[in-house]
Amino acid sequence: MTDLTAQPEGEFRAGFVSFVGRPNVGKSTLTNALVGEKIAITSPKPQTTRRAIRGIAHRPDGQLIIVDTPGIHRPRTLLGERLNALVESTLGDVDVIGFCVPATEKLGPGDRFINDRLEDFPRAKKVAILTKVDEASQSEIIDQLTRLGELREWDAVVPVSALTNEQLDVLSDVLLGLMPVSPPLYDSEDTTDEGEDDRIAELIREAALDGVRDELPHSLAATVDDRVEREPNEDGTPGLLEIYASLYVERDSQKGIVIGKGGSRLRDVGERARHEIEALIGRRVFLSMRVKVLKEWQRDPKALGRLGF
Ligand SMILES: Nc1nc2c(ncn2[C@@H]2O[C@H](COP(=O)(O)OP(=O)(O)OP(=O)(O)O)[C@@H](O)[C@H]2O)c(=O)[nH]1
Repeated sequence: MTDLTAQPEGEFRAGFVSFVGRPNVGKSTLTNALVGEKIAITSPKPQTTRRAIRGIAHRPDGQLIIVDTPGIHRPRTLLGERLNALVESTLGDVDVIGFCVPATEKLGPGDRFINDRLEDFPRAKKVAILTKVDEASQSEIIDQLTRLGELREWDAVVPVSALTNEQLDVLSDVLLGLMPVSPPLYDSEDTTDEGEDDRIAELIREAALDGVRDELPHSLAATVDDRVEREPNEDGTPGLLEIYASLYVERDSQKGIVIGKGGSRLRDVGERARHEIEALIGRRVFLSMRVKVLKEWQRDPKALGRLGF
């Protein structure tokens, strides 16, 4: 007998997408907006994303697994080289590459450099994403779409704003449509497969980045070194979670800047990071941070290993 209430079976799709583009074009913000939870750190400082973070957008008809890369750029340090190697291995593996260009700036040599590199990844479908359309006029958007169309035959071109949520549903429809038919690759509760300590370390680094200038942003790294559970409260609710973290800089002079006069800046950073961490893990936290100098860690293979690169 046929069950007349059964829906026709839709095809479930699942696969990997990576957003590439110049620093600061809005890749992390877009990842967060699609996933709907704060996963990748965002910051107005260029090149602050260092890890291939996966955010997973779950929909009834599929899963988009977003691999956030540090961005393609010309390497200047060992860290730079490793980041580029990471980008290569990531992009060699994804189903779709989303090339992000802001609607507010003309296409430049940086965009063309990245667009040319996309040739190295023939397996991936390629989608052009025009970001930050909330800041651009209609004619700027149209001009930019025309120029993007001249770069190559895209599988799709989608204008979006991650800030005002414009066209994000269209983008996820388009991306999902380009994914292979596949069973779910992750549990529906998962929004990322990054360890919680890594996410906490990123929140600390993000708080420490706020307001620092020049080369210091690239010299900052954070690790979570230890967690200690305090006794439960008398009413049976969980006690504070103690988190012991380190903030690394490359020079003594930077240590002074990070700590601030009489420790004032570090206290501020700790306060802000603690709020974010509490929001992430849903419980009260005691955060202890120490600032350490790890000389030239961006060029030192051993130090890079210790920091998890
Ligand atoms: N107006 C507007 N601003 C945006 C939008 N998306 C991102 N931004 C801003 O652009 C800046 C950079 O955004 P990110 O998401 O950190 O950019 P990114 O490409 O990940 O940067 P890197 O990590 O340096 O590669 C931040 O200040 C964001 O708030 C958007 O849709 N509209």
